[in-house]
Amino acid sequence: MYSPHTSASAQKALVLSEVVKVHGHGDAVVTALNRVSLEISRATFTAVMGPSGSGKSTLLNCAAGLDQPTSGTVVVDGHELSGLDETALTRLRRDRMGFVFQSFNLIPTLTVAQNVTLPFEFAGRRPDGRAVRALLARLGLADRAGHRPSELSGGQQQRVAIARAMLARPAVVFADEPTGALDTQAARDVLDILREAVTVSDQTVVMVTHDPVAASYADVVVFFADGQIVDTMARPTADRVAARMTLLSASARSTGPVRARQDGGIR
Ligand SMILES: Nc1ncnc2c1ncn2[C@@H]1O[C@H](COP(=O)(O)OP(=O)(O)OP(=O)(O)O)[C@@H](O)[C@H]1O
Repeated sequence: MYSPHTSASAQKALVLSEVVKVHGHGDAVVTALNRVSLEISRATFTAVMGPSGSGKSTLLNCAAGLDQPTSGTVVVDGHELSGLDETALTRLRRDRMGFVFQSFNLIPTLTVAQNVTLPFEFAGRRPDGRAVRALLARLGLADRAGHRPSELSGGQQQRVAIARAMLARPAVVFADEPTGALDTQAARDVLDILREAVTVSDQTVVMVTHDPVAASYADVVVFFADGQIVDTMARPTADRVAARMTLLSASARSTGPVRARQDGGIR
């Protein structure tokens, strides 16, 4: 069983300390995260932005325990991930974390309601039918519970994925490009739902995005370049985020990703 961390980091939703992640072997090694430290308070919405290949998805995967850092520590909802065995990590992910991806990852043969309750079925738990109906209604899916994913629009499918992520009332929701495959209105609906999870339900959202408008829904934007945090922006607007990204992308094109040497150094 996982047990809570007692230090100050227990007060935070997510704490990364000096996290390094090296991908690959031999000549192909890439340092995707280069000593990243980050603290995210509870009930906040953080957007993670940066040029392609800057390490955003690697950050999300390490933060959510889907991938293991090469070194450094990750504490989620007061639990240090490296101290957990596989069973405890699975339980922590299931009970305290939610995941939303660009590709909705729904099971095509299951109905909306079955997709939403699938994590509960896997865990051998009985979902509360009333809670499922209330959640579907809140996400505008009340009349879609018996439909299959192929009978829904992209925006509706993503809302089903969000319902699946939210049913267990996770402390932290990790979203990787959740609006990447959606049109403008569907994207806004999804962002409103994520915003509401923070404002109304005190959940914490960490979202990777390429879209300055999506980032403007966040409380704070964390900018990545070459596997490092290079800037943060509080109370972002789409215009300010876009301007910052233009500068970052120009400098990323001139430097490229960080490559680790065989001896572990950085060049
Ligand atoms: N499994 C892997 N094996 C080897 N290299 C990897 C692996 N995953 C990621 N990388 C490399 O690590 C770096 C960071 O990748 P990551 O996917 O985290 O970037 P990103 O900022 O999310 O990019 P994008 O915006 O294009 O999705 C890139 O140089 C990428 O090629």
